Amino acid sequence: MIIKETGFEGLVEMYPKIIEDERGFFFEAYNEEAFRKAGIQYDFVQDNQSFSIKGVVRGLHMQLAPFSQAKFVKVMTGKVCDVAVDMRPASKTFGKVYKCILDSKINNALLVPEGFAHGFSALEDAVFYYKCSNFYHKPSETGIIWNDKTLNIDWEVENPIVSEKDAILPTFEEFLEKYEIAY
Ligand SMILES: Cc1cn([C@H]2C[C@H](O)[C@@H](COP(=O)(O)OP(=O)(O)O[C@H]3O[C@H](C)C(=O)[C@H](O)[C@H]3O)O2)c(=O)[nH]c1=O
Repeated sequence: MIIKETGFEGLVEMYPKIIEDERGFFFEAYNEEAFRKAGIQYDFVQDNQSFSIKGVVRGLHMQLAPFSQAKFVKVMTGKVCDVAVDMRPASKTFGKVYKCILDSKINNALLVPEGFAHGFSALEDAVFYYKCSNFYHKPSETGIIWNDKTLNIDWEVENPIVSEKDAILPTFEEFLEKYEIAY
């Protein structure tokens, strides 16, 4: 497994060691010991899977403490533009956006720490699969609207398909005001 730092504390891209033979290929999609040796220690308690047709944007979502979730995210099929926004007030990269392409052709993954707002756009029809370090807790769910002017994220899709719930998420500024975060 190759780990690539991103410049955001705790946010790392991961590239598994893929073993190919005449049948196809094999790789360890998750290994707690390998993660621990890499300094990544989460007790993942819930795995989620979603399917998105090309052009969908899901997010930006996060759960507030004490239900905040670290996520280990990847695609099983297809390709997405994955986005993580650092919403940790004490972080030197607070309010900064990190984007990376997750592609089932190379099986890369992203470890998103607690305190990040997370979303993705489906660049192709895609099955998205991720491990969470805390259970789903709807009352603590929040997020930021996908087309927020301050974050100004290029999702790399035209006229995205967005859920009714996501279409009314707060802006970045409204989020700061709602949760009394100085910026
Ligand atoms: C997240 C979640 C949702 N649900 C139910 C709630 C709704 O009835 C349905 C769809 O939920 P939602 O529209 O929030 O699903 P996504 O838009 O894919 O949300 C996820 O997508 C972005 C990219 C994330 O990073 C979050 O982990 C997660 O919020 O599944 C559950 O039953 N359990 C869960 O853990």
